[in-house]
Amino acid sequence: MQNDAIAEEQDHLDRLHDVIRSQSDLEERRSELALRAFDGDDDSSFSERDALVAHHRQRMVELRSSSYGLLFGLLERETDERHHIGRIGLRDPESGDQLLLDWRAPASRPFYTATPLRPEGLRLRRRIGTAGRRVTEVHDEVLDTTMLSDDEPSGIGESGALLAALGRARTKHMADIVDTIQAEQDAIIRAPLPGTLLVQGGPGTGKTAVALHRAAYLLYEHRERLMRSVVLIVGPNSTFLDYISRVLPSLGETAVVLVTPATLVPGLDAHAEDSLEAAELKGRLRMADVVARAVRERQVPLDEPVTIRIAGDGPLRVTPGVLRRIKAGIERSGTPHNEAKLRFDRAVLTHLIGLEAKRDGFEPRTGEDADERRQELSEEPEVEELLDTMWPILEPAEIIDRLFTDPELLARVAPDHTEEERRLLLREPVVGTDGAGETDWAARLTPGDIALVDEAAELIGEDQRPELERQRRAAYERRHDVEYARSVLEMIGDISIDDEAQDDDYLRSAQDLADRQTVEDDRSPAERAASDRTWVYGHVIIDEAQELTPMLLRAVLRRGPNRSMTLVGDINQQSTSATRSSWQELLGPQLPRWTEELLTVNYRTPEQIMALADPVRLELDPDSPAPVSIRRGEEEPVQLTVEPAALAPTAVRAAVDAITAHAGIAGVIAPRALLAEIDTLLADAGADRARVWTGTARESKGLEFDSVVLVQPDALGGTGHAALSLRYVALTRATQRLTVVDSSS
Ligand SMILES: Nc1ncnc2c1ncn2[C@@H]1O[C@H](COP(=O)(O)OP(=O)(O)OP(=O)(O)O)[C@@H](O)[C@H]1O
Repeated sequence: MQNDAIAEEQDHLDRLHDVIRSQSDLEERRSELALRAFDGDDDSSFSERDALVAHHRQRMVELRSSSYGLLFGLLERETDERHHIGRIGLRDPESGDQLLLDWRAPASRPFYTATPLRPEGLRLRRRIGTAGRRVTEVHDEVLDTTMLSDDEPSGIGESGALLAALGRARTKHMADIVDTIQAEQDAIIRAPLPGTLLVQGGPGTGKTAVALHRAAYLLYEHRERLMRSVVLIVGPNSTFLDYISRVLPSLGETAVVLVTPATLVPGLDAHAEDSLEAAELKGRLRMADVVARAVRERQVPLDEPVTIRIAGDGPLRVTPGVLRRIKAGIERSGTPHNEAKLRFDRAVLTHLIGLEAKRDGFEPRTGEDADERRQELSEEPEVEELLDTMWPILEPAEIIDRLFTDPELLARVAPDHTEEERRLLLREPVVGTDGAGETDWAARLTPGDIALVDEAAELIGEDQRPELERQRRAAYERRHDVEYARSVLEMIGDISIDDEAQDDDYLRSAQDLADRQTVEDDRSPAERAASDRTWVYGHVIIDEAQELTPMLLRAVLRRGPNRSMTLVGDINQQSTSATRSSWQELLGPQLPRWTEELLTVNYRTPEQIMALADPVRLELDPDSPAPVSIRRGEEEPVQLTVEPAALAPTAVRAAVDAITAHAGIAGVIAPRALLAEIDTLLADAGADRARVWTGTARESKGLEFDSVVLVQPDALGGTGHAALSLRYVALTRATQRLTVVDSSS
């Protein structure tokens, strides 16, 4: 019976793979054809062509990336219909029959949510296990209980498939869970797009998994909109992003941008570290006023008369009154500083033309004549230098660096901070004391600075000149390309240029040819979003949301002004030094409304390990619900007490033993001070570093390992609530076994 079912599903899987192969080849041919067969003659045809090519390529990638674990379920409905469920939707190219339903399609939903009590029109649910292209097992779950004989249990298979997935050895990358999504998770994944959804859940309850599958679901359900506007995912650090990086591509989704607090502003990647106290102070909302004052200080006061002398001509004198009037006009219009640069320059140049005319006794130039003169004047080095002195383009990151390296500036713009707070905010080296170059600011930036850089950038605006220059150059290159194409066409004698009509044709052909050679902005929406600080995303997902500082939340909210967002986190795993004990306290001041969902089952950590972590949870918040472990582990946690000098050697031995005796990966979580010694000892022991991760408790956030070796749980960093929370995080990273190594002192 089981064998018949396996053979039946194997036939279906073979058929699916045949269809995938022929369909993906077809999509590849279609995208090539779309590229070649284009015969339009205007810009809109080009963008249509690009959209078509992108569509075929996307489908090809989706098809090719879905072949692993393609098929995993079958629904048999009371209506006798049978539907196979898998990673993507597939139809028979000839008959049009639905061969496979996408797991995200509404009709697939009962696969995740039906129960014998609420069968949702299902008679039977089959879970299909595969290894590569081979069907290895099937589990049938009868939902119409009248079909069961007395000794036949219902519900076989479901927990089996889930437990098998949970018991599997881990790799360095998170895997998707499409085949075993649980009902409480499914409800969150398929929640509507608009509005803000907050998911609170204890350790291992699948918050990250759910957030990523929600991204995939939303990209499926609202494809048109979100492929264009892109989904933003904010994670706590780059190790975490690397850990989750395979999930969405494995689901065929690419219209996402992943950032951390350190990389939120395009072009920056903050590597320096703040003390916990400095990070906390930088995260407070009142820093917005400090940044605004720092920006204002940099907008140079224009109170000196300026004299410009252009080679060979008499001097031109610009009075402070004129400059003040220009500045006031710009301020009235509300244009941010950097964006107003072009306007300021133009106004000063126009004034100079007027002064020239007066000096030389001519009528002031107008129209194109004036444009030409403005261009000439702006190219004069003295004029250029003066314009840049009077209205410099400001660099937001440099302003923030200066704020924390110049004590006098900080005192001026942060008068409401105490002296102690200012001392905590200042970093070494202080400007002028060690001769550090001002351009070293990039190396001194911390993740906590980045939200402030974003704040400054928002006030200063973007420098429009590079984009104008790009457009100017593109126009120039295009003119050049048309000329070149014209000469090519003439050479090959394609077109004669005897009369005007033919000349038109000729020019159009040349333009076509040139257009085919010119690479326009052919970046995907995700690539464009990733390089544009002001991009408005269609949906924003924040993982480890409990770590948001108010300033970071403010910066992220700018990227999702429509508030279509999913925040997932655990308030008990908050390790900032400012303990905001509730979501209301953390989000309330900036987010008026959200819907909250709770995840209650811990899929990662076995019961015995959770029992060890539970006293820490109670200490953090006795009212928080304890996540229920879905399974008991095979091994009890081990606790070792050793002399301080033996901490690192003992931990290394435990890690090496774990990877020798068991499959999967081990994580050594230790105080920072011990990590160098642990890494050296691991190297001495010849440990396979691809299978042993080492890091601090903070760095282990969001990660998991088959075996965890936790060193000195009381000294993992932070004080008070933050220290407790880090211990809670570290204790809950293991999927199978935990060894705690502590010192006797
Ligand atoms: N329905 C499921 N089927 C299979 N595996 C699951 C399921 N839900 C969660 N898991 C697995 O459980 C583990 C924990 O999930 P995840 O990392 O998403 O939890 P989390 O709530 O983000 O944890 P933490 O807050 O502790 O970092 C992962 O290995 C994930 O793949």
